[in-house]
Amino acid sequence: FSSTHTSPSGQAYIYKLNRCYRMEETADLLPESLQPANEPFDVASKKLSCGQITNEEDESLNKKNKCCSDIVSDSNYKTGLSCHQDDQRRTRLVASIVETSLSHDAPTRRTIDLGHGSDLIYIQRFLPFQKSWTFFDYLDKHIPWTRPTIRVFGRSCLQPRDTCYVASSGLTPLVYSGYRPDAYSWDDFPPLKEILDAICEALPGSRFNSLLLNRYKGANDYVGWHADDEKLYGPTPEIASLSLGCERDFVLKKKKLQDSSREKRGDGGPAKKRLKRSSGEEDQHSFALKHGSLLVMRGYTQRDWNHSVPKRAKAEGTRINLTFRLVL
Ligand SMILES: O=C(O)CCC(=O)C(=O)O
Ligand SMILES: [Fe+2]
Repeated sequence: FSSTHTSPSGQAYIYKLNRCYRMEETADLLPESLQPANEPFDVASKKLSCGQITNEEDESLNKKNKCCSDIVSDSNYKTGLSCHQDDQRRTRLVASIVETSLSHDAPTRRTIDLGHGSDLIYIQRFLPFQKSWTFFDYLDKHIPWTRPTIRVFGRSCLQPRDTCYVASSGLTPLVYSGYRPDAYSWDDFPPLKEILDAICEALPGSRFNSLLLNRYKGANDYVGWHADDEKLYGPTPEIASLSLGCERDFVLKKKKLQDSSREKRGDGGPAKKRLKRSSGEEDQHSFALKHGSLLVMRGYTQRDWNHSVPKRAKAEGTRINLTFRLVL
């Protein structure tokens, strides 16, 4: 069996290390059996029909992938590749995804203790693969994305990514980098409520009433070092961040003593004591945020750490990120 990963809008996707390509330009080159299906792609049933593959097959798939420029994917969605020769005109390489899921599609949850009351939860496959593409397509198309002018170090510049803000009514407005986005209503985008419900179910006791959406349209879009430590979120905000589409690195770096706002706030004992490190603790962490994954920042993460999504030359595809927050 073989199939492409097809989004509801009929576009196929291939993965290449950090990149995610749409296959719309080449879809017409695919043999009929590999043309994107009109029906939504049913990951579960395809998986049942393909079964496990052996290590040798896995290795041979990887070799084939290399011959056609290193196509790889999430470890849970092994890709295969077929090369077709168009002898009438010229040789063209056509990549097609063969879903040979090696393992279950169940989410995996990992907690990362950053020390001093800061921690992260990372849930891979929080949303099923195909469902995540359905949301991606909806958001890409229906969100009124804007690229505002912001102020950084006293200078005006275009924010290096698209954005949109959704919030419950009556909340303190969000202002960052001199920009105050208008808040859309949750009712304007029903799928966002569906995602919010799934997040609340995974995080019992957590509450969110606002959402900042980001769209990175390619390798040059990024978010610079910052912490979401605005007063309206309180001293220990919980931020749940859903990633869709192209995989990007998310880097956390511990704030330096003078960067840290902990002295300003004075909300947890003498700074010196709190800064003392225990052995084995690291100052930087990097996560490749997968399509459909959820990263939750908790405790004093915003007070003590900065984070960024740096430019990545190889991340050519679009990524959509949703950060759910609670305005107090
Ligand atoms: O895109 C991401 O993963 C992070 C976005 C972010 O840090 C923010 O919106 O504050
Ligand atoms: Fe952030």
